[in-house]
Amino acid sequence: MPKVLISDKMDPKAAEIFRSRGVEVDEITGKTPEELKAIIGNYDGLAIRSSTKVTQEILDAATNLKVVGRAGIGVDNVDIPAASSRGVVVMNTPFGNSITTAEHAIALMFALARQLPEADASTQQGKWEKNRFMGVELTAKTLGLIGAGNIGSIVAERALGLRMKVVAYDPFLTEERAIEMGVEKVDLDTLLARADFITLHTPLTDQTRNILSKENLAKTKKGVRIINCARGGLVDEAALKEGLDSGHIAGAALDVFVTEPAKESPLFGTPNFISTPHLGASTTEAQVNVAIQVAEQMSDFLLSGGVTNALNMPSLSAEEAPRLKPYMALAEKLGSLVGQLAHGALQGVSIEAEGDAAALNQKPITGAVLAGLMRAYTDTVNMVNAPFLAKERGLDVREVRHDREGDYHTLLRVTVRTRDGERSVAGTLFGDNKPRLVELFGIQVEADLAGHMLYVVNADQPGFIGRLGSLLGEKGVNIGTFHLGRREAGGEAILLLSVDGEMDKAFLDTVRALPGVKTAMALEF
Ligand SMILES: NC(=O)c1ccc[n+]([C@@H]2O[C@H](COP(=O)([O-])OP(=O)(O)OC[C@H]3O[C@@H](n4cnc5c(N)ncnc54)[C@H](O)[C@@H]3O)[C@@H](O)[C@H]2O)c1
Ligand SMILES: O=C(O)CC[C@@H](O)C(=O)O
Repeated sequence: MPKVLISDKMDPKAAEIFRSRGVEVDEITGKTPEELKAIIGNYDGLAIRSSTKVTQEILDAATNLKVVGRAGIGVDNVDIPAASSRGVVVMNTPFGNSITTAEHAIALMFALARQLPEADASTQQGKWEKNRFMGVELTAKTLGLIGAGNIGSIVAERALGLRMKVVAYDPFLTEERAIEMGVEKVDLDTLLARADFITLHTPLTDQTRNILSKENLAKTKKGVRIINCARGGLVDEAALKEGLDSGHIAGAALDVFVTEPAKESPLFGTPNFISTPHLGASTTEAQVNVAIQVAEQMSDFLLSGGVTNALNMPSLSAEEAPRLKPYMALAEKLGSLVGQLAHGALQGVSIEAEGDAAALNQKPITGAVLAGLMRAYTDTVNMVNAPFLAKERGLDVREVRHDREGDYHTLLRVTVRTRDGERSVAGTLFGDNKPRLVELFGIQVEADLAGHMLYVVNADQPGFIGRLGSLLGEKGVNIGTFHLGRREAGGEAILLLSVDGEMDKAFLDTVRALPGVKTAMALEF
C-alpha cells in the first residue's frame, strides 16, 4: 500500500480521501527541514501547501518518493528541476482556489477604495472621523490587469460586473481571448499610464520579478492603487513605500511579500497600505477544493498511474492509464533494446505509432521509450525525468503517427540515429497485451524481451545453431526461449535467446569465437 505524508496544514478531506482510496497517510505538520529529511524516505507521496520547502536536499533523502502534490497553485516552494531529475512527479491543483483568490483581490480593491481597515480601526477607537475617510468609486474606473490567466480572468469578469473598464497586459493573451473576456489588450506602459487600479496575477519568473519596479511605478497615474495577491517579488517593496509616502500612489494592498512570513516590513504602518498574510486562497471552499483535488490526483497516480496537472510530465487520465500500460511496457522494452544495441553517441530518436497505437496519447509512450533508451547510460532514469535528460543531452526526439494499419493491428517502431547511421526496432502487443518484438534492424523476428538475453548476429550457414547449442550446453547455460530471423537465405541472421543466468565476458568471447559470428552481446530487460 503506498504511503503519503501530508506535511502542511490541509483540510481533513485530503486524509479522508487517501484512506478511502487505499493509500496510507500520515499528517505530520510543522517539521523543520532536518526533521523532514529524517522521515521523508518512508513515503511514496508528499502532499504540501506553501510551508514545506521541497528542496534538492529533501529530494535527495526521499528515496521512495514518486509524487509531490501541491494543494494550491504556486510551486515556488518545490525545486522542480531537482524533482524531475530524480523522476518525481510534481502536481498542483490549478483551479481549486482561483475564484477565492480573485475574490480576495476584489475585496482588497474595495478596501483600498474606501480605506476600510483604517476607518474600522479609527471607529473602534471611538474617533468617528467621518471627514477623514473620503473614498473613490470603482464604477467607470480603469482596472489594469497584469496577468490574464485563471485568476486574472475571473478578476476581470468581476470588475466588468462592477462597471469598471479593464485593460490587460499579458504577452500570452491573444486578441481573440481578450475580446472574449471583454478586456482591452495593451502593452505594459499603456496599462501603467491608464490604470486607476492595478492588480497582479502572474507567476514570479525572471520576466515578472519587479514588474512594478521603481521605474515602472513612476510611469503610473498619480493616485493609482495597487493590489498584489499573486507572488511576493512582483512589486518592488521599497519603491512602493516611497510612492505611498510621496502620495503618488494612493494606496496599496499586498497579500504576498518578498520574504514570507513577513513579520516586519518598512511598509507596515504606512498610511493607505493594507496587508494580509498570504490569505488569497484561504476560504473553506477553496481549501476543501484543493485538498480533495490533490488527494484524488495523488491517489490516481500512486494506485493506477493516472497523471493530472503534473508540471513535469504529460497528463494521463486514470481511464487512459490501464490502456496505455502495456504500450508503455512495450515502449520501454523497445527503447531499452535499441539503447543497448546502438553504437556511438545518440543524436536522435523517432517513435512511430501505427494502427491502434496511433490513436493513443503519445507523450507517455515517448517518455517510456526514452526511459528505456537512456537506461543504458544511467539507471536513475524513469518516464518523468527521461524527456528532461534527453533534452539536456540535445537528443532530437520525434513522434510520428501512421493511421494506416500494417501487418499488425498495432505497432510501435523506435529508430535511433547515431553518427553510424539509423537503427530501428519494432514491436506489437499480442492477444493478452503482451509486448512482443517483431522487427530488429529490418529483420523479421518474434521475441519476448525479458530477463537475460543473448543477441547474436551471424552468417546464415548450416550447422551454426547446433554449434551454438552445444557451446551453451557445455558452459551450463540454460536456454529459456529461442528466436531466429534472417534477412535472406545465406545472408545475415540474428538469434535472440533468453537464458537463465547472467553471461560473463569470457562466455561471450567464446560465442564470438564461433565460426560465422559477427556480433554477440548480452542484453538485460
Ligand atoms: N495569494 C494567494 O494565496 C494565491 C492563490 C492562488 C494563486 N496565487 C498566485 O496567483 C498567480 C496567478 O495564478 P493563476 O492561476 O491565474 O495562474 P495562470 O497561470 O492561470 O495565469 C498566469 C498568467 O500570467 C501571465 N504571464 C506570464 N508571464 C507574464 C509576464 N511577463 N507579463 C504579464 N503576464 C504574464 C500568463 O500568460 C498567464 O496568463 C500565481 O502566481 C499563483 O501562484 C496566489
Ligand atoms: O496554500 C496557500 O494558502 C497559498 C496558496 C497560493 O499561494 C497558491 O499558489 O495556490
